[in-house]
Amino acid sequence: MSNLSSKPYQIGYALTPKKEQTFIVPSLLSYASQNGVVLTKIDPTKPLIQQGPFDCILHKLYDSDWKQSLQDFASRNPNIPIIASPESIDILRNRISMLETVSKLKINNTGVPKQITITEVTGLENLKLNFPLIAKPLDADGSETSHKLHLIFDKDGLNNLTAPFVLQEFVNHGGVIFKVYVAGKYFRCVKRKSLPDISEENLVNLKGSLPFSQVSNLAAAGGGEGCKFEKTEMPPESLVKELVEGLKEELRLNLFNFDVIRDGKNKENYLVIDINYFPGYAKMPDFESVITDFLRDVVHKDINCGDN
Ligand SMILES: Nc1ncnc2c1ncn2[C@@H]1O[C@H](COP(=O)(O)OP(=O)(O)OP(=O)(O)O)[C@@H](O)[C@H]1O
Ligand SMILES: O=P(O)(O)O[C@H]1[C@H](OP(=O)(O)O)[C@@H](OP(=O)(O)O)[C@@H](O)[C@@H](O)[C@@H]1OP(=O)(O)O
Ligand SMILES: [Mg+2]
Ligand SMILES: [Mg+2]
Repeated sequence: MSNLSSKPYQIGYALTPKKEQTFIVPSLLSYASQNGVVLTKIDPTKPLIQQGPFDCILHKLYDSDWKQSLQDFASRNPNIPIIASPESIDILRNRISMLETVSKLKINNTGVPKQITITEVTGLENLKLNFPLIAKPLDADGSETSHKLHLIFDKDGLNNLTAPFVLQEFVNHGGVIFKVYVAGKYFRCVKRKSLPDISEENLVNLKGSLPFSQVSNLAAAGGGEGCKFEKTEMPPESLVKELVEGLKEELRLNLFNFDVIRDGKNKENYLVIDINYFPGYAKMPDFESVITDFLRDVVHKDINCGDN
């Protein structure tokens, strides 16, 4: 349904240059404007209350000046939805609080890998975790370093890591990861290439650590591996739906994705390993209509955006 007969909805967006480049693309701008939604850039260095008027704010910025500007705007405009509240986003900026939300849900056949926080690099002798491990920076703040992870094969591999970080057990999962994109009422699960399994025989030959980043942005490999990728079954729709509904409510977020792997040792079990606020939607099929419908739902108050 279009609102072309009435005034278009004005959506103000405040994003990093990288996010703007990948998300505010011509195909989105034209689809949205044809359907009564206009996306306008906010200047985050100027007070938000002096810009607009807006029917909705969409943002992925974290600095304190911006948060203050948002708060001033929200107190003067309590009925204008803000996607999303900084409090909700902050839960996903720490890799421990991020996955605690999944544990709280207590959904059958779902969980998270065993993990602990390391704040100091001394005294790492008696870890109650099994190798191989993955070290992930504690802050998932979108910086390049926040995506720099290490596979750790043995005790020596724990040297030279920068605290604070999270040590998480590496779980064999057949080299395929499922990414579930959520945008309000909509969700979609897609397959991506992941790290390959590490067998116990191979682990004996692997020493120290191995840095890596953004594996799942690689295309699926061709040949034998590609074939296995194609044949990998998707997780049960009912399980994905339960996770989506549970996480939306627990996080009070509408715009996020999460990564799920199928435990190679217990194939009934699916583990959530990562949740991202406002991820790379442009990689999703039909992203222009999904995002436009979502923004219209937000302005219509057909979906709830936290306190606003
Ligand atoms: N516990 C684990 N067991 C097995 N593989 C894992 C585990 N944790 C992460 N991985 C692999 O490492 C990749 C990156 O991990 P993760 O998703 O936590 O990092 P990220 O930098 O937050 O990624 P994103 O780009 O999705 O934000 C995953 O896509 C998966 O391939
Ligand atoms: O575009 P952005 O800068 O927001 O990058 C996001 C990236 O999207 P991109 O792949 O289009 O870059 C996302 O990839 P998918 O999960 O969707 O594959 C994911 O890695 C987010 O964690 C990133 O957000 P960040 O954690 O860095 O803030
Ligand atoms: Mg991830
Ligand atoms: Mg992430």
